[in-house]
Amino acid sequence: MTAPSAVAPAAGIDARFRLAWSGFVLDAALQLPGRGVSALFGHSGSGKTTLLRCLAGLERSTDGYLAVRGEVWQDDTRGVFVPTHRRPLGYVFQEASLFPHLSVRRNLEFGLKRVAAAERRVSLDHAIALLGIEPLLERMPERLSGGERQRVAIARALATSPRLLLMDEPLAALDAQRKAEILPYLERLHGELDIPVVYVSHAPEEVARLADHVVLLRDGRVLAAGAIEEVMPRLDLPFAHDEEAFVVVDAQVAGRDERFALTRLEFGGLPLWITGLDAPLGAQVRARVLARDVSLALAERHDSSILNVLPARVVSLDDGSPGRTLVRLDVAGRALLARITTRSAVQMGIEPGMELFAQVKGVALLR
Ligand SMILES: Nc1ncnc2c1ncn2[C@@H]1O[C@H](COP(=O)(O)OP(=O)(O)OP(=O)(O)O)[C@@H](O)[C@H]1O
Repeated sequence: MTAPSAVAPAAGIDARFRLAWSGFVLDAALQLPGRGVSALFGHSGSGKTTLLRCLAGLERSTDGYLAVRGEVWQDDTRGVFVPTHRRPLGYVFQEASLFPHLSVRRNLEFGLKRVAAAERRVSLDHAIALLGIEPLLERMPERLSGGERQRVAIARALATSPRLLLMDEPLAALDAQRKAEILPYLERLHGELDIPVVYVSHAPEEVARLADHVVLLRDGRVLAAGAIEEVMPRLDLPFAHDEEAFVVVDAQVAGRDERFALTRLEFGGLPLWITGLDAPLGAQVRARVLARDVSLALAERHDSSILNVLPARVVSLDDGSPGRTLVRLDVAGRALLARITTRSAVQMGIEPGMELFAQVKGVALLR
């Protein structure tokens, strides 16, 4: 099942910020897990960067509070405000800001100076290895590609042994190929480091791949927050009605069909076939299923080209946009979304509680 969305404050990040500018008010309370990646997600202007800057102490909110794994960095009721340069945090921006006159190695070492030896929990070597930048150490920043520069910036942030890593759209300035190159490194951080990451993004595919926890912002307020498996299928939230609406399914690699180059994942005892043979047997993986790739059938059919036909129960449905109906399904205890035409929903008599079959046309393996 999904991870609990309520987080004990001492173990996680507990924050509350209020800030009023002309035309924009941020009023947000957050409880984030102390591990893994929390994505701040929302439209342009919803306040993602402002919230991240409040976490860094770069914006001074009124009546603010911030505790990171039990350490209080801000508590305006007690006059506590740890300035940014005294907070053990790493901040990665959209564009890497490396010192142009220093080599990659010197850039990395520069960041280390302000970290006392006793505070070093991530060694420079470990950060270099995690981001795969050994071959770049003697280069000057001007001779790095955008993706390489960003990997150096992330390694530099990590090498300061932060207790919190803040990332503001770190892939936004990169083209699709560079993004694809860097994503595996971000996933490694996730698996290998015990540092909470707050990651701003408005790209659904990044959120699907990296996030464990999602905070959906709208107009400076938290519209919803929780484990990604819980938030994404919620029909009352705008995202479920987006063209790219998806759910993630955590599954295990359970078998292969070498002849047809297929891999069998298993979740809740059900098989889910994906094309390709890349994932090692036994691995825990995350798959993404788009709402538009799921159709419904009243009987289990084997006369179509669709490989994945799963028994499902209708949980709820919603007419999000004219002519379209979004159906939330329970499939072996996991949520799936199906987007079908309203005409089909009416003709099939779809209603909550109904048992039927979900035909899953496409499954993407994310990690
Ligand atoms: N220093 C400032 N003074 C006044 N208003 C500001 C300031 N910085 C940002 N804003 C406004 O606050 C709102 C939230 O901005 P913010 O950059 O946090 O949004 P965002 O969700 O990160 O957007 P994007 O995805 O476009 O980066 C916007 O309306 C912006 O114009």
